[in-house]
Amino acid sequence: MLEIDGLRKRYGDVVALDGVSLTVTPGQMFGFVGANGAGKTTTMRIVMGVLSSDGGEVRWKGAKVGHDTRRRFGYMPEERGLYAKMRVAEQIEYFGKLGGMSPEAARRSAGDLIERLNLTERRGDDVDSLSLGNQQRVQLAVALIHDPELLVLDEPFSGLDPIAVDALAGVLAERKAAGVPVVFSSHQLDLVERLCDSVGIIKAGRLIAGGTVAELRARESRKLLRVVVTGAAPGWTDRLPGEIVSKTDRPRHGAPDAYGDDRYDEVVLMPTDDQEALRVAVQAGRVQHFAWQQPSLAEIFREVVA
Ligand SMILES: Nc1ncnc2c1ncn2[C@@H]1O[C@H](COP(=O)(O)OP(=O)(O)OP(=O)(O)O)[C@@H](O)[C@H]1O
Repeated sequence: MLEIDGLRKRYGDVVALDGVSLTVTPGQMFGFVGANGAGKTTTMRIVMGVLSSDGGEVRWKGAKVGHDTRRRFGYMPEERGLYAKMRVAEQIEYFGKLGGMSPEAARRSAGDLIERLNLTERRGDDVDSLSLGNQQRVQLAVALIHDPELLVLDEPFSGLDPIAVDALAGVLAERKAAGVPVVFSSHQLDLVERLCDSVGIIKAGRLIAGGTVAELRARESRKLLRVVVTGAAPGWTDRLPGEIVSKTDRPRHGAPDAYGDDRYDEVVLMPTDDQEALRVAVQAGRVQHFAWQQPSLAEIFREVVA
């Protein structure tokens, strides 16, 4: 288990981290999200020992992390760090050997990752002749090659095409299933929502919300009800209790539905009384949909970070 405990960091007058604590358990995928400059990179650099903290501690399996422990971690830094004039396969193998692998094991593992990340046609090219997205894939292979005990990835999905996103998501899911904790930062909240078991939202160096996406949703104050009614006489929505956030009341497109209804009303409501809203809807027409609308992670993010 990775434990980040009360990390503090200042750059001159700028407080980058103001007591960040979080834990990532074996086999958990943790999404680290926050606005630009919130402190994600600083936290990950301290975990990896690239930066020192001004306070707090990072523990791995209960013990303070040191150099030897970190060699068993896989890291994708924000600044990326590849040898421009080294060939793709050679480079990935080289980092595997640096991570303590035998030449044979490094070759095998590099070959596997090259295939998984669709780099086969580029394996003999110098890194600086690759597109940015392909360089990114090489960087990911470098982070993954030595079968790390923990993965810390700074924006691993940025700049990848949708096929590469799926390939990387598959590789990470495999590592996670093998019990490896995975921490990654991202601004692609739909991806974080899809992939992560747990999410931490950081703002100005403080973790302001954390938990599973379902827990974050449950804590979310904005409760929206989506109601769809067909065949109602115009004006019925005026009787709904609460504030109408959005409304679509229009004749149905195309043919009438199975009931012959040709009116379709969709309302998103912040109800003062949900049961009264249901009674109004039932009296007005045929209720086709009546459910709480789940906010997306992006909506939750905007709400808590505002
Ligand atoms: N070397 C540095 N010198 C001075 N200030 C820095 C330095 N590195 C980071 N900072 C400041 O520390 C704060 C946290 O930055 P950090 O890079 O950790 O944020 P981030 O959440 O990773 O942002 P982004 O999403 O833009 O990558 C910011 O205010 C940033 O300007």
